[in-house]
Amino acid sequence: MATSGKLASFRLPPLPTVSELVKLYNLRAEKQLSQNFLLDLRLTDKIVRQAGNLKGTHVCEVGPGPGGLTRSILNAGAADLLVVEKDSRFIPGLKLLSEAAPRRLRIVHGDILTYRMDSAFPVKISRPWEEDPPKLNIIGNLPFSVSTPLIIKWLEQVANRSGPFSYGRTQLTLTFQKEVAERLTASTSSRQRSRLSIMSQYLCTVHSCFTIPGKAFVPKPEPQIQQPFKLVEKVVRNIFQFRRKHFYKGLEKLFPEACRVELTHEMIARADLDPTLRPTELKITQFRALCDAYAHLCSLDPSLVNYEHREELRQKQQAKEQRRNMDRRTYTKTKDSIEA
Ligand SMILES: C[S@@+](CC[C@H](N)C(=O)[O-])C[C@H]1O[C@@H](n2cnc3c(N)ncnc32)[C@H](O)[C@@H]1O
Repeated sequence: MATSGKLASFRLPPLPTVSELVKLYNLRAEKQLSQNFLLDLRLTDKIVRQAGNLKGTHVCEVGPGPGGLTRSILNAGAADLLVVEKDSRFIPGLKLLSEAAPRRLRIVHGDILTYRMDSAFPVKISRPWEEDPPKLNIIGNLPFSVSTPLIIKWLEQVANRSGPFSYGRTQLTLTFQKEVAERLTASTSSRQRSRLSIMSQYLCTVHSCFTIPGKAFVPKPEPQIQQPFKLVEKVVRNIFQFRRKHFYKGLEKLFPEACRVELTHEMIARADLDPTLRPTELKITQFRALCDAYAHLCSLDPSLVNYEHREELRQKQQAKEQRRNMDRRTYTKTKDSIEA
């Protein structure tokens, strides 16, 4: 707590180690909440420094997890830190932190997508929009699964001056997946320029601070489909070849004619999907289920791996042309011999 301009001394409990986290939280099982943690305090200090001087300020941290950034924010001197965490397993660890920094850490066990931030901080910190920003920062190593919906929601709240922006021009210091960060900051000449670039830049001044290497995350961020790239590309390419039809139409083309109907049926059943969905309606998790089902079928019949419908069509066409040429040659020969 800030007392006469100085921070009362406090000692935070150490961050859990990787093996403690793996044991405590069964990390690998928690893909759904996108739990990629930052456990290097030098790195979390560096992220927090991007937010400027936090001494005596209010901060909201999104998804504190095991509390790496949380420690850095407290060490930077924030007077009032509100953390919003969805996963109950992190709450006891956060409570320990809160005891070590009395009256400086408030814990909300909830979902940042629905949490009302407009009543979370004292009204007296509000600043008129035209003036300097209020002493309120939002900081977070955002859960990948919510970063895009969350930023869209916040941009709308910037426009309406509601939620965290009811206090004024509240500053955001956030980590994003590299591709999302590139789109947020893309300028006119960039290939990443997209709707997100315009929507964010018409309302905010957006800066890219630095790139966090993948190896800094525990566990390392993994692709959402754990199959070889070639297999995923093949499944996705076949499904999207008829983008307006039911997805099973494209899926069928993964299999040779003789077993096409049977294996398409089996793949859809394994993936537990409604065959009348269109390719554009399928979620990543559904593509994952399809790729896993296809990998299983390939393990039972490895000849499927190299099967390509287009190649089959090409060969059929070639055979047809050869037959036609042969017929033509036979005909000329017969004709020649009659004439002779
Ligand atoms: C990528 S981890 C980052 C954890 C921590 N900040 C760090 O850097 O190590 C994302 C965290 O957000 C939490 N989370 C996921 N979805 C959330 C949501 N909708 N609301 C609040 N927290 C969420 C997860 O449980 C997890 O702790």
